[in-house]
Amino acid sequence: MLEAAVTVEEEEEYAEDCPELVPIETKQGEEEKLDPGVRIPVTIITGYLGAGKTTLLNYILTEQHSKRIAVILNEFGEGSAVEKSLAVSQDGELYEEWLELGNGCLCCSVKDNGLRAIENLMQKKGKFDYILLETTGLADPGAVASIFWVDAELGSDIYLDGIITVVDSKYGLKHLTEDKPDGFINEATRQVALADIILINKTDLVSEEELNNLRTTIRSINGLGKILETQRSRVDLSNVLELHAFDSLSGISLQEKLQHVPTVPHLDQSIVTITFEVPGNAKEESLNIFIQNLLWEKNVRNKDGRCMEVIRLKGLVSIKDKPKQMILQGVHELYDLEEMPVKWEDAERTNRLVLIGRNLDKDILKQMFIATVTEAEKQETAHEVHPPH
Ligand SMILES: Nc1nc2c(ncn2[C@@H]2O[C@H](COP(=O)(O)OP(=O)(O)OP(=O)(O)O)[C@@H](O)[C@H]2O)c(=O)[nH]1
Ligand SMILES: [Zn+2]
Repeated sequence: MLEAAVTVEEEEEYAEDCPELVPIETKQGEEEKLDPGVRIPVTIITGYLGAGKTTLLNYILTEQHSKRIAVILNEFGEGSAVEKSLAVSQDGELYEEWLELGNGCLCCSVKDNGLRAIENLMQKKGKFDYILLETTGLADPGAVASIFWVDAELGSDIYLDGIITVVDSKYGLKHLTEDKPDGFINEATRQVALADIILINKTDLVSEEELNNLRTTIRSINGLGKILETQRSRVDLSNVLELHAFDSLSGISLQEKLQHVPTVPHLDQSIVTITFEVPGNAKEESLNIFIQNLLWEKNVRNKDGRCMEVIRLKGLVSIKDKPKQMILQGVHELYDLEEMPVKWEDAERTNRLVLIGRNLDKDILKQMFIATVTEAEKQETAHEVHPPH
């Protein structure tokens, strides 16, 4: 059953059944790492103009009374704006804070400023429990996400929880299929490609057939995200908040998910999801080079000589000499390799990658991975016969 191509509906059902988290047996001393502690989640809400982002934001604020939620309505990382507003919701009241972000120091990036502004505000106002950030409709949420995706080691109070993309049922398909001049990726497609959760909103405005077309198109772009259908952005909050989509806490459900990325026809989309599996161990250094060539150098080409462009990447990899499973995450130009609290059984050591992006050629990527990243079987045998002194 697992090998069969899964239809979108079946996959949806499966995703619904699939628990987000299952208890993990931990040894002593590992508890701390599993517990995100006091770090505050940031959920990014993106989507094309008028899709229903603010409606979702307001819905969350009215539904969720137990949390102190900060709302960032404007976008960090855009231009050289000196002031940004930060709205804070408490007891159903929404009030707005203006933040001075510019400090005239060129060496401080917007990234540091955005984070520091929030941290300063928390110092003044006391901690929030949650941060919701609505991007502008034309934003590249990848850039925004990379501001908030910070290494735990850097000691930030904040972590990136997930990206929600709201899609308008009526105009979504038009936006997603719009061609951009000079090979630019259209914003709507990029937003869908990045999403952990895709809300197909305003379903009251379309027929079942239109909805099916839109769903199929979205699935062909992003094979990994969870698709939900809504009216007035009303959604069960457990489906959109505290997802841990960017850290190892999502590891267990990720493993399940990666095994069941549905095979859907690629339609005419320039952005697609591809997935491949290569058994064995990866060499960490070679894996880094492989990822960096894709995300940073952007020098990997497809059969037509076009550069592959990765927008989002997830994987579960087996690194040589590491007993535990590693989770690989990438967004925009950032990536991270993090240890999971799960050990490999030797027989099952394998690497499973899912890449969402443009001009991706599965065969080329898989061959490259086999040739450069995985440890050659022969070498291993040779080492066993003649161990180095
Ligand atoms: N018919 C219908 N209208 C909706 C639905 N959800 C939201 N709307 C309306 O769509 C319009 C746009 O909604 P917003 O939530 O402001 O959309 P947005 O994505 O925040 O828009 P921008 O910030 O301008 O990009 C508003 O008039 C909403 O009332 C829905 O499910 N059905
Ligand atoms: Zn809005």
